[in-house]
Amino acid sequence: MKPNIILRKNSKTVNTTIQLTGSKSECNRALVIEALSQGRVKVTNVSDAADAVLLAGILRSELSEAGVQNSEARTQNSESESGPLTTDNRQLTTVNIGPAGTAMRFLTAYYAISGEEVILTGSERMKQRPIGILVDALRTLGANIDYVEQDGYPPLHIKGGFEQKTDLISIQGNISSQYITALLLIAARLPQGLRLQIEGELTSRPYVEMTLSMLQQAGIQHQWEDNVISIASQEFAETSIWVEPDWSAASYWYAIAALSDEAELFLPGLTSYSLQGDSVIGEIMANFGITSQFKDGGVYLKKEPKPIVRKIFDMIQCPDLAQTVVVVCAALGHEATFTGLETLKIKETDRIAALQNELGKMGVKLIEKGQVYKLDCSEKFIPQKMTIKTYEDHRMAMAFAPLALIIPELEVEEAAVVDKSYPAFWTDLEKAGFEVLDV
Ligand SMILES: O=C(O)C1=C[C@@H](OP(=O)(O)O)[C@@H](O)[C@H](O)C1
Ligand SMILES: C=C(OP(=O)(O)O)C(=O)O
Repeated sequence: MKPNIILRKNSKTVNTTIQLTGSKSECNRALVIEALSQGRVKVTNVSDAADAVLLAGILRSELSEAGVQNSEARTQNSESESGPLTTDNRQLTTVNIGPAGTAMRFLTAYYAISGEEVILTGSERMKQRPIGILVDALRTLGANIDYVEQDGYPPLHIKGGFEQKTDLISIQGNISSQYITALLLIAARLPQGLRLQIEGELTSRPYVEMTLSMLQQAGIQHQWEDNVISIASQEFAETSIWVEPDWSAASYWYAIAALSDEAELFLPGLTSYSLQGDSVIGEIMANFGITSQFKDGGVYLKKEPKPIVRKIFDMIQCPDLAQTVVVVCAALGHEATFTGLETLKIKETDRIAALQNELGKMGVKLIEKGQVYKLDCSEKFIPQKMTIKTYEDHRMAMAFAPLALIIPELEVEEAAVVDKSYPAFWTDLEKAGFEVLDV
């Protein structure tokens, strides 16, 4: 991991154009669709997000024999390596997806039907991120999957030999929408298609809608009636999918605008009719005086003086924006209430605990009251210097970075975490007039 960095920003004015990389979420889907369509669907504007680059390496090597040898994430277990082997000592391919949760879930479904036998593993944190709901669903469909270490968690031993046993499965909707997307992505390739019945509340719903829209772009039709999504067995169309710039990454620029005195930013390529639910950041940040004007093929952000009135923010549809919005509220001393934060505990880190620890360094508390979280800024202070721990979570680094506009010296630990979704983040900050110093 790269060293820490120190951020400083002398003036509270920001005026620049930032070209954001492609959406990690859209790109991950597009790559799986490309692989499942055996190249009939092509992906353009592949994201620079490390998670997407890793997934592209794995899946595109599936498409090209020569590429298999080149992919860093795919390794053959040799006798000298300590990875798990089959009982009859056959060599197994190990696919290591590092910290990429979405990719882990999508590849589980992909390999479950691919006929290949693989060990699918990830970072130490990945081994604590639950996957049992998806594995149960895939087993019900007819997949052969074993747990290598702990039941319900990666690594997985996916054994091939898929034979579809049913087309109807039920799945719990409130833990992660990624399980649902993973199943929808493979549905058209199942001999009997899929009827997926979502039980209970559906978290992160816009991500499921994004999946269905992208499948539709790739020629795959679906029906969504009540809580059942149906996709018949069908062929992908010959087409291409363009990955939009990343709205979750844009959220950090909205936060920067919100904490500035004067801000005029242009983010090319972003549209108001995006497939990404995180485009709701424009609406959220309007509460903090940030206007979004869509023209010239992008969005212009502008800061206008405005009293903040909204007190409750529900993040259930856009969990990746939670840290951005919580930190902005804390910085502005706006004692908002947050709902829909339940899933944050199983992401790259326990994001609730991470927020509580780091906000505590400026006297702000995020108090849990059942399903509701309340910011208490009564003891808030602005330190001369603050050091942010990032907990191997890109969004901790990026959500706290805007605080450099109000804290004279902000140190961010393990700054390279941002690579996961937005590798150019620090150089983009420099472009916007932040001093970014390696420590
Ligand atoms: O499908 C996706 O691309 C994602 C879904 C969300 O996860 P959950 O559905 O687990 O909330 C989100 O947090 C993640 O960053 C990306
Ligand atoms: C939760 C995230 O990613 P993933 O689940 O893909 O690791 C994220 O990018 O905030």
